[in-house]
Amino acid sequence: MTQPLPFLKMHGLGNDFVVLDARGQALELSPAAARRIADRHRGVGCDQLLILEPARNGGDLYLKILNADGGEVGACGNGTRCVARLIFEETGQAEARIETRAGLLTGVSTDGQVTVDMGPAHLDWQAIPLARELDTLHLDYAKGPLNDPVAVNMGNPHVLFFVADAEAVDLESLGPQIETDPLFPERVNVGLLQPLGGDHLRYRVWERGVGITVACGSGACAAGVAAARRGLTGRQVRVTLDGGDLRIDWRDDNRVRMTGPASKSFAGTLAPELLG
Ligand SMILES: N[C@@H](CCC[C@H](N)C(=O)O)C(=O)O
Repeated sequence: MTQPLPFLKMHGLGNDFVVLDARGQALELSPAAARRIADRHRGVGCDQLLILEPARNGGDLYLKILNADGGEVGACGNGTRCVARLIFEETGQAEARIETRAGLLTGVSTDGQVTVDMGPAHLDWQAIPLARELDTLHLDYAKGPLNDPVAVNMGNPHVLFFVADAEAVDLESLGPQIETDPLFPERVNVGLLQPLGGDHLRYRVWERGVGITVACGSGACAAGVAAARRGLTGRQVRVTLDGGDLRIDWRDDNRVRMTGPASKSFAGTLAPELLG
């Protein structure tokens, strides 16, 4: 019979996570079990599950990321900051080295917040990926009132639409239609970007495999890259999400750094019936 399993609840600007430690004992979580845990009425409730596994290539650990729908994904910026904080606290190290499907990511503590190097921005159509060759800086794509987006892969796929008023767009309805459009064979995270003047952006997101969330770290990185590529901002921007602000720095070496909070909520134990 499955044993009760300890978990930690964390969040980055309200993008919330159930963190499970599988470093001591292997954990095979089915997509159905992940969905039960993520359920906000019958489980713990979260946007993503973060599973800490033993390192495979000399890092501190391997981070496996599951969306609330149970699907495994390559990147989670807010979650990576949270895991970096755990590594700082566990080891006393000044730098965390986190292995992910998208490569090795490093984190450092910055004035009570966490800065993570999210790796390179991928801009080729094959890397997004798109179903056919298109210019990712001006994607020939429209849905309802939204058109001419930028596509960026930050270890996961993002499409970003520039709008005059992000609050006025019906993201609840358009998000799932765009997420599942055949142009995006691995589905896509959908962002609305409103330039607020200077190097400040408003960003709302429909996350693949979740829905509207109050913050998406990889999406904020993609937003900074998209706005700079369009010449609307510099390469260092402040991104205002529903849950608060992130600082994004798209460096000259093409790597993207993100700075923001990483917070603990509570610890608990998962009932065996959730695990199945
Ligand atoms: N909230 C995350 C992104 C999580 C993955 C995303 N939903 C996807 O499917 O790619 C973040 O902070 O980056």
